[in-house]
Amino acid sequence: MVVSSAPGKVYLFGEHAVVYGEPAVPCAIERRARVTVEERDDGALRVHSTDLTLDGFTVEYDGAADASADVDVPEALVEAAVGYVDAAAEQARDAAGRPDAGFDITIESEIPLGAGLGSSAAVVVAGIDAATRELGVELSSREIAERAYEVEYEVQDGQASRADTFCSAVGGAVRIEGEDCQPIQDVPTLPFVIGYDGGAGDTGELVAGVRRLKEEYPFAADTVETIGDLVRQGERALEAGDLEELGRLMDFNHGLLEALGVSSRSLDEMVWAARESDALGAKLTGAGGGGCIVVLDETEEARTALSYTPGCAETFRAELDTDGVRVDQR
Ligand SMILES: Nc1ncnc2c1ncn2[C@@H]1O[C@H](COP(=O)(O)OP(=O)(O)OP(=O)(O)O)[C@@H](O)[C@H]1O
Ligand SMILES: C[C@@](O)(CCO)CC(=O)[O-]
Ligand SMILES: [Mg+2]
Repeated sequence: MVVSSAPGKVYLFGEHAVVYGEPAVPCAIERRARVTVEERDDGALRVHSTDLTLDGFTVEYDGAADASADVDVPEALVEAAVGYVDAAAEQARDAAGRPDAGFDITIESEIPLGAGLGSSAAVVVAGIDAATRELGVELSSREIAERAYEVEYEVQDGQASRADTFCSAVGGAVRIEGEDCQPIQDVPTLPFVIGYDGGAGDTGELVAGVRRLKEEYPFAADTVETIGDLVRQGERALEAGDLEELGRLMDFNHGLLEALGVSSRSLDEMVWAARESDALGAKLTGAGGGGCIVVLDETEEARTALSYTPGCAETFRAELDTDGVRVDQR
């Protein structure tokens, strides 16, 4: 039996545009998905997943063909979960040259689902690590990142960047531009606050929406390029440790994402509550549509303001996690 864990992430800058080759800077946060894998002799796949929603319940299924939950869970959710875990198991079988290997997989995640904190990437990265180790193969974090990207690419219908999976695999703050994935050294302390509306967005659908907009309107394509320019400026601010400039650029980035149609009323309400509390900056994180915003604030004021915002279900601080994927137990 092997237990591996991998962190979720927030985007300082650059989600969506990164899918089209612009740079992005995601940062791993200390909220992890923990995946326990034990090989089975009969070749079957059984997945036991706790906290598929905030309330926490359990879904079990044997392989993709007859996926069914032991409680009343929306079928689409079970199918999506099967998709990610199935593909991760397949990557592990391929890496170990064991096409018939079966697994018992248990997922425990502290990362809300579909909320922009990279739950899918963390589950897939930790799952591939634990399953390959269980089969006696040790992959580098870069190899795990690449295989996890293949999974996201497949499940998101051929529209994914390497950002979430690389960030989750290596930890810390990273820079992604196309196939080029690099850790960023000497990152200043980033006082992240998360606002969570309790909802979720469908990453695949939101990415497809931006693609359509970009194809229809040249100025939407320009907006994507502008996000790239903003990220490059943001990298200079990060290097200089200029938190005020980082905050201003986060505000700007949110405006551009809003223009691309991936924000929502509750995300905007939380962003405005944070801005009015004099936070350094605030933006949605991840695919959008609902879920989380990330705020830069050294004081407690943004958290207080968010806790009084009707659209906000939960708010918490998020520390940068310098650890990527790791073995927790074997
Ligand atoms: N604890 C879990 N157990 C099983 N599957 C999970 C779990 N957490 C996430 N997943 C899978 O990941 C999917 C959510 O991924 P999605 O990419 O839509 O959102 P996200 O990764 O949380 O946010 P984003 O990609 O915007 O950062 C779920 O539908 C499910 O298939
Ligand atoms: C929206 C997106 O840029 C980030 C989702 O967390 C999609 C991706 O990079 O694959
Ligand atoms: Mg995801």
